[in-house]
Amino acid sequence: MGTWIINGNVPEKGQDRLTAKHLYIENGKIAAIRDASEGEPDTAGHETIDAKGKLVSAGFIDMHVHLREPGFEYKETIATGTRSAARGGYTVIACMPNTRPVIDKVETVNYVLDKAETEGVIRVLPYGCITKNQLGRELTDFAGLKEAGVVGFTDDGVGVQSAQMMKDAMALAASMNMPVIAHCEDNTLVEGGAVTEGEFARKNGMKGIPNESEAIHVGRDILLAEATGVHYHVCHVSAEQSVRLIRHGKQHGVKVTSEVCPHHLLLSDEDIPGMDANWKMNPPLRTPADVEAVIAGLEDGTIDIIVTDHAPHSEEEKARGMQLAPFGIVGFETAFPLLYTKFVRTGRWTLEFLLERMTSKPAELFGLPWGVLEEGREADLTLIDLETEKAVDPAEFLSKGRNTPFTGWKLYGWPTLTMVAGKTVWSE
Ligand SMILES: NC(=O)N[C@@H](CC(=O)O)C(=O)O
Ligand SMILES: [Zn+2]
Ligand SMILES: [Zn+2]
Repeated sequence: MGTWIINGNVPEKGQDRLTAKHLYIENGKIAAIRDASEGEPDTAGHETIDAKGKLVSAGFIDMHVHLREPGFEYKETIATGTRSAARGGYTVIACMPNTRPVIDKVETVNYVLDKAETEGVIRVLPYGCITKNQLGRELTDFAGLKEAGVVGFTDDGVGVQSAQMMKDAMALAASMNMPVIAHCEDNTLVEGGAVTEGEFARKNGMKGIPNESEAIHVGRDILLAEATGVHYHVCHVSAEQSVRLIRHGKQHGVKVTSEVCPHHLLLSDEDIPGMDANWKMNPPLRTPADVEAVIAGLEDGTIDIIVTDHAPHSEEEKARGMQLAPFGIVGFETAFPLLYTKFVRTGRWTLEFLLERMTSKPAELFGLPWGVLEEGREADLTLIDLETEKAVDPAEFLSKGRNTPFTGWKLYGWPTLTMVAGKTVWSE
């Protein structure tokens, strides 16, 4: 017995249109894709899912997320985080190692992989730390961590302050064909800032976080990536200068790739309504000119993929106010509806452009076997209602985190069912 997903709308490669198709799924794989114009399939004896009027896409892949386990289970767990991701249409997520303990040892990688297997509902790929305890002093056991199954090395949450440490990390990672993923932030330029240097900080008499704190690391690391030959991936690009430096690096043949988050594509510091920490994340919301620059960077290929940087925090933590609350906002359950509504429905991007940056491009960048809807592939997919408008309501989130600046936004493009390896892991 298999599963038929009938009459769903499937994107046609290279064409900005959807075609009604039937998908047959067997043994966790897409066994057949047929044009609906050829008629109804014989579904007798099979499970049938009616996808009429829904988009059928490869499951989304998010290469930058925080699941908080081990150590911060009050913010999120692998159980709740993967369910939240599934509700957002994600089937593969790569989790950051800034847990407690941090993921800098084989046993912690094993812990996360075991939990994901037993309590998670989608695929979880852990990253390992670059430095022990993320302190920037000593490299972790890259070979051991790779063997245990990490997909790359990163100290996300903090920047690697020492150029020599970063160069050593890159040389070692390059020798084992592994990527280095960088949270770019020079601590000497940040010092106590909660928001960007810009209108909001000026108006409120606050110290701002300058763009250079990010871009200085981007520039430094591109030179180090050139010297070492590593695949260097820049996290959550937010500043115009960073986009410029990555573009330059790519033009010069450096193996640099990068990602951007929905909030940096959609919000600037001038949208912050007041001292509400649901608008506080790292990097901070930048100026309108930076927003235009990251959009242009994504559009010209300087920025390769879209990630959420899903960063749940508790209500109590976010209630501490703009200055004291931790950085970060949740992202899984709003990412696609936000981008679909604000960039595709408005006619600025094609649906294919958006889907590629959330599916096949991340897969390609990190050498993953998912992210494409075709016969023979594992049946990781999501069904999406493109036509029903609904407001963002954090009370509905499956994440423990409710920390979003998008409450009340009226959006289209809500996932209705998510499947991993042929098994429905979430449905409306
Ligand atoms: N992005 C954030 O604002 N916060 C992240 C850390 C990070 O991604 O740097 C977190 O772990 O909360
Ligand atoms: Zn980060
Ligand atoms: Zn992060």
